[in-house]
Amino acid sequence: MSNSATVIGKISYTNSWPVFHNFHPSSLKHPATMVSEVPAVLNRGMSEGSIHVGALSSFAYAEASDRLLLLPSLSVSSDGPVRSILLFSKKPLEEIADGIIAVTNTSATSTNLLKIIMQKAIGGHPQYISAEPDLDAMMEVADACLLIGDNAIKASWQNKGYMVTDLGEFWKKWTGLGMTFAVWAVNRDAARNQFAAVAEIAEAFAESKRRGVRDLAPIVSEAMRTVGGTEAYWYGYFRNLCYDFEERQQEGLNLYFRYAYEMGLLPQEVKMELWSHNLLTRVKE
Ligand SMILES: C=C(O[C@@H]1C=C(C(=O)O)C=C[C@H]1O)C(=O)O
Repeated sequence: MSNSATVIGKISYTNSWPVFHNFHPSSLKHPATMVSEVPAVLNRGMSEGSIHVGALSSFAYAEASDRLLLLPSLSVSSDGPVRSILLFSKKPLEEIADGIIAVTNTSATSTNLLKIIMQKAIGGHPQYISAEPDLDAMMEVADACLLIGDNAIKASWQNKGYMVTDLGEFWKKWTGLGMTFAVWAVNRDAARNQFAAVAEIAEAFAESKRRGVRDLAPIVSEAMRTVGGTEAYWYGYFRNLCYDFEERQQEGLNLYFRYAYEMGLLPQEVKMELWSHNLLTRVKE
C-alpha cells in the first residue's frame, strides 16, 4: 500500500457543497489533500490520474470509465429544472438550430447534453465555440451561450432579456427522465493501492452528504456570503438538486451515455461499474 497522500477533487461551484461542506480531508486518518476546481480541470486530473478520487463531470467519467470506478450514492442530479445549467439565447432554439452557440469551457456534461438536445430533439447542427464563462462576451459572438454553475446562477439574476432554457427541464420533458451532471469516482489503481484511504474517503463523503442535506443552513449562509442571492433562493436551489445515485438517476444517465455514443461524442458504450468495500476483499485475496 502506498503512503503518499490521496488527492481529492472538489467542484468549486455551490452545487456540490451539500456533499463537501462537512468533508474535511485534514480529519481523515489517511493523508489526503483536496483541490477545488471547475469541472473541466477535475476531469483532466481524474483522467490523467493526478487526482485520485472525487467529483467530476459524468461525461468525463464515461470517457475514462476504463480507469475509474463510481463511488456509490453520490451525484449532482436533477429530476427536471436544475436552475444552474442554462442556455441564454436571442431567439427560440428552433431558430438557432444552425446558428452559433458559445459554450462554457468549464463543463463537459452540459456541453454534450446541449449537443444531444440540439441534434436529436431540435434537428439542428449549430456551430459550437468554447469560451470563458462570460455572458456579455459570449453573446457578442454567438446567438446563444451555455453557462453552468455559479456563472449560470449569477447570469439568471440579471435580466438581460434573453430567452433562458434550463437543460435539466428540457431533458425531463423530452425523455421523462432525470439527469446526472456530476458523479464521484475513484481511480482504479488508487482503489487497489490505497484501498484503506479510499474506503475512509468514501465513508466520509457519505457521512458529509447525510449531514449536509439534513442541515442546509450553514451552506445557505456561505452561498449568500460568497455568491449573493437570498436565503429563499438557496434553500430552493439546494432542495431541488438531488445528491443520490440510485436506479432512477442511473436510468437517466444511461440514456444520456447511449445518445452520446450514438452521436460519436463517446468512443465506446459505457458500462457503469461501482466501487464497493468488496473490492477490498477481492484485492486482498
Ligand atoms: C448542476 C451543475 O452540474 C455541474 C455540471 C458539470 C458539467 O456540465 O460538466 C459538472 C459538474 C456539475 O457540478 C451545475 O454546474 O450547475
